[in-house]
Amino acid sequence: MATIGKPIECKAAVAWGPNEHLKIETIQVAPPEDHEVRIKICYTAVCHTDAYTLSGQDPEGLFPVVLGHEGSGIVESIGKGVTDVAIGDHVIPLYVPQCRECKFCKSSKTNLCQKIRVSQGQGVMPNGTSRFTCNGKKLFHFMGCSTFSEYTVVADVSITKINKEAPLNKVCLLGCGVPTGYGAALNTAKVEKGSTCAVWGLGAVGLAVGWGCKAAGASKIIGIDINAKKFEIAKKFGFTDFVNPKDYEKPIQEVLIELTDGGLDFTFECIGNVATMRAALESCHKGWGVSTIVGVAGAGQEISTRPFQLVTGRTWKGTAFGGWKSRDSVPKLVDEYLTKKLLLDEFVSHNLSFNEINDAFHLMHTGESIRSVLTISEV
Ligand SMILES: NC(=O)C1=CN([C@@H]2O[C@H](COP(=O)(O)OP(=O)(O)OC[C@H]3O[C@@H](n4cnc5c(N)ncnc54)[C@H](OP(=O)(O)O)[C@@H]3O)[C@@H](O)[C@H]2O)C=CC1
Ligand SMILES: N[C@@H](CCC(=O)N[C@@H](CSC=O)C(=O)NCC(=O)O)C(=O)O
Ligand SMILES: [Zn+2]
Ligand SMILES: [Zn+2]
Repeated sequence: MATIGKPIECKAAVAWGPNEHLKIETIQVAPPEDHEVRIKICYTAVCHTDAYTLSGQDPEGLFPVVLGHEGSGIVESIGKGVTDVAIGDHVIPLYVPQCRECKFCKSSKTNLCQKIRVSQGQGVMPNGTSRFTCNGKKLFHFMGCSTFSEYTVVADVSITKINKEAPLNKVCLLGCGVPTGYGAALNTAKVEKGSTCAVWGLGAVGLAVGWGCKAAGASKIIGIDINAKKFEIAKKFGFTDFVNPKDYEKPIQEVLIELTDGGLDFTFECIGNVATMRAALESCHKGWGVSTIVGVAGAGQEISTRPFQLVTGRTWKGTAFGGWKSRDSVPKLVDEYLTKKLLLDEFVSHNLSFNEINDAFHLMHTGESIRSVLTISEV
């Protein structure tokens, strides 16, 4: 291919500073170095975490940056030492890598590979440099993925090959929100058959938690949101009951404890708000209730509760990417989608062009979208 070993000039949506609209720019994407892969991005969705970092609330947020971490594409070229993917493979970039060598990868207790975590947080490739420039200025990478670009470069531990039969405009969602919610229920909380569950925040992540609770055989799945428009949509994902905190004058934990004979077996916070994290913990049943934090809170925010809540048997947990060991699990989740065990189409509320990327952020902030999928390049 004519581009192998050469820089590629292409379009990317650049975040020049916090709270600024993204600007579609012509950028240069350098060829992949050792153990790196250059990908033609075909589709990307927008996750709330992209908006969180753009808002300036992410302690690791760096600018100028190419955001985006829920994408799918095709391998354009590979650097030396890459063995697991080849040119032409259909792939999903992974913001939680899996090197299979570090202490974390070797442990069955976590999915949080640490091999490249430091450089990833610094917005650069594992060797400390960026592959992106715009008008001679270096751009930072984001979450090891940077999918808001026609071409991106990722580490070989941050990518997985998937079944070519899978539609790339749907399986891009397996880069973040859906596996996170689904795995929060199945892997992190380990929801039990017949149990009662409640989920705060009915965006893509919260809806995927609902689907995971249903898959685990929960008997009651309560959706909690201040946007009642989400309730009708949520029925498709297994939710059985709905509560809008705006309809009550007392704390929501009191309402839920009354409604559920003492509290829930499992609760999930999928908003990123420390007040709702506390409410989710305190809505758990005494003696055994487990609350899982999924939402990402802004810089400087801290959670609190009376220690008595834990002394009396409630457990507070958290999850990143739903606990999935990424390279092992994402191809299997693609297969679950192809065999109709896992929903994906139902999460896509809007299909937009790359030029409409700022509209995707607007639709998220106004509560109109679940997931907007942007077409970046034709397959
Ligand atoms: N731990 C992890 O690995 C991951 C974490 N995340 C985090 O998960 C969270 C959810 O992401 P995503 O689903 O994309 O976000 P969305 O913005 O799509 O969904 C959030 C939902 O919560 C609702 N909401 C907002 N405030 C409240 C409130 N006080 N009480 C009840 N509901 C409320 C919103 O309502 P409205 O419609 O009005 O906005 C919206 O429906 C984010 O914090 C994100 O950063 C995401 C992916 C992975
Ligand atoms: N950079 C933030 C933390 C952001 C964060 O918690 N990210 C989640 C994924 S959110 C996806 O949409 C995560 O997996 N974190 C694990 C990790 O290692 O980053 C901060 O500095 O607080
Ligand atoms: Zn995300
Ligand atoms: Zn590792």
